[in-house]
Amino acid sequence: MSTPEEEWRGVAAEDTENLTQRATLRLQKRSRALLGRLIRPHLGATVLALALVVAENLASLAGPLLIAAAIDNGIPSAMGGDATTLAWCVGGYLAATTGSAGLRYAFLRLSGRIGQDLLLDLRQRIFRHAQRLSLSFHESYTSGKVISRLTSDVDSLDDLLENGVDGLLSAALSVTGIAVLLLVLDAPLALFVLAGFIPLLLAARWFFRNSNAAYRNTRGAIAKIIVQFVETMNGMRAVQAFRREARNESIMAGLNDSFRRANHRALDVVAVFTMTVRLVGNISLAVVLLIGAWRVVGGGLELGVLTAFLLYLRRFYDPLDDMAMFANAYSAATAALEKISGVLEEEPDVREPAAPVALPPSALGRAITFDSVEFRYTPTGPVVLPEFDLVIPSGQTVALVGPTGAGKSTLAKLVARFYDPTAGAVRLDGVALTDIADADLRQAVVMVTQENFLFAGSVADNIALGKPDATRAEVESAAGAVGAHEFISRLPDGYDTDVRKRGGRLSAGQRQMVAFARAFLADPTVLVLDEATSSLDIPTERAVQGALESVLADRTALIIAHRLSTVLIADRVLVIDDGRVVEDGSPADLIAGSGRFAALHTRWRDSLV
Ligand SMILES: Nc1ncnc2c1ncn2[C@@H]1O[C@H](COP(=O)(O)OP(=O)(O)OP(=O)(O)O)[C@@H](O)[C@H]1O
Repeated sequence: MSTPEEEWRGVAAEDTENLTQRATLRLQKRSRALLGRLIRPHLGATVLALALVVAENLASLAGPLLIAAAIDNGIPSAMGGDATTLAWCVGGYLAATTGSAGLRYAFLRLSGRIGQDLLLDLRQRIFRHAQRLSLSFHESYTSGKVISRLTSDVDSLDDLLENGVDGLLSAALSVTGIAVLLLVLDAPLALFVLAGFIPLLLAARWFFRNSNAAYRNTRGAIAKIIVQFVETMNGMRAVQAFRREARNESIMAGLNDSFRRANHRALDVVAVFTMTVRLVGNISLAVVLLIGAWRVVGGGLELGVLTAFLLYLRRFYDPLDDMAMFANAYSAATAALEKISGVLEEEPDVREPAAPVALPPSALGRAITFDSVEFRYTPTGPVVLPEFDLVIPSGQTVALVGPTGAGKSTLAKLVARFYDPTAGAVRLDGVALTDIADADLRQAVVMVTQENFLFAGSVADNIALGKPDATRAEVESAAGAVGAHEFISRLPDGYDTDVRKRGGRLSAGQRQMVAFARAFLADPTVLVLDEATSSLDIPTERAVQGALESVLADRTALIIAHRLSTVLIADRVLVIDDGRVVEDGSPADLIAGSGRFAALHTRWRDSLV
């Protein structure tokens, strides 16, 4: 049986509403640990910021005391002709308020810097980690969720650091300081004020409970909006082609409405708390004024002390509003940290070996071996390859054919190590892919798919992706080798055309040519082509095929193609069905036989007539 530690690892708890107490504690511990790791490099600066905020609060607390001294001692002596005390009080007041403003400035600058450095670190950690995580994670987690971790969740932490922490510190310090001063100034009056804390503590308890739940809901609701938005934008072609706009709009309206309602509930909680704080504050003020005035009239209290008392009292309740702000920001940030730390806790399924094994030198491609490979995409999903054994000698070009869903792309992805087999091993020249360093593997195996993603930048940059230090001459010669030079030269800025700008947009076929040039320049020993020629028109495919034969000549290649003209250039054809090899031979031998490939070939030839 799995322990809660394993059960709630990574992002597993993200969509669970009612967590057990043990799981909640584990997630809180994980969030705190992340916060600790983020703060550690700024420990010295954080202590300095704390010292600044303490000094600022002390300086500003001195103000009313000095006013009290001015009223009770300074003014009477000035009336007697000696203005020294009054001058000291006024000078001291000016110094305290200016000092407090200066200290506030220093604190805000320092805390702002710490906060921004910390957020920068966090954003980079999330991005770096998300790039490291395996395809299997991204397939189930979706880019929308990663974006919401990187944007709205980091923003809520930003909010906490910018407003919340400052508010809490100042509030806690001034409330404690003022409570002490009130007790020193006049203990009986102070006790009346402190009695007001009982309803306040009850209100605070109610507030924390309710705002925590409310903010968890708002984080969940905003994440759903971002996920829906990103999915719609990514699938814009399908959205417009299938007229899904109205349906999407109503889904989005529902999500927006949930977000509005969640925020509304959170704000309601804040409103009730703020009102309670104000009410208690104003009632206390009225009570102190009444009792204080009565005692001043009776001669039991000096007017200056009562004035200071009332001034402190105003400041006593105002920071409690800030506490509400802190609690808001804190609840939102806790929910966000829980999610971010979950993503950071995920481990890549496909890991770089701790002690990599070097590949032997190769001249003519590399041998690929599937050694009793079993594979399923998810631990509970169906077995896609039950037990797959295959040896491809180095230098051989192998074509994989078979019905849709047979497992051809899966085999290709295993050779490129996008996934690891569930059992058995895939080897390159006898070395298990799991033992090869990432850099060596990426150099040895290059996969070209029909996706052909182009990064922002020029056409030349996109080709040079295969070999970042390539010269322009090398880029052009790679393009020439796959027959792409001509169309690239006709682009508005030739090789410097920006592929994301108008006029630089390439057609699907042109993108495939760029991808071929990229692979050619990378010069791998093993080339995997998964439907890589599917977007080319027939004449272009013919031209590419001519180039392909020379490109494939001195390397091992795995080709998946639906067009038989491409398959026929292979040395060997494997017919795959349901995760198994059902026919294996040279194209000529298979065509001469009476199997599936022969039937496929006959149908194809007939269609050409
Ligand atoms: N990312 C994935 N997650 C889960 N299952 C997957 C994934 N990709 C493929 N499959 C499943 O694995 C099986 C084999 O798929 P694969 O893509 O290898 O087939 P194929 O032979 O390449 O098909 P086609 O000719 O249509 O591209 C299918 O049943 C498919 O549903």
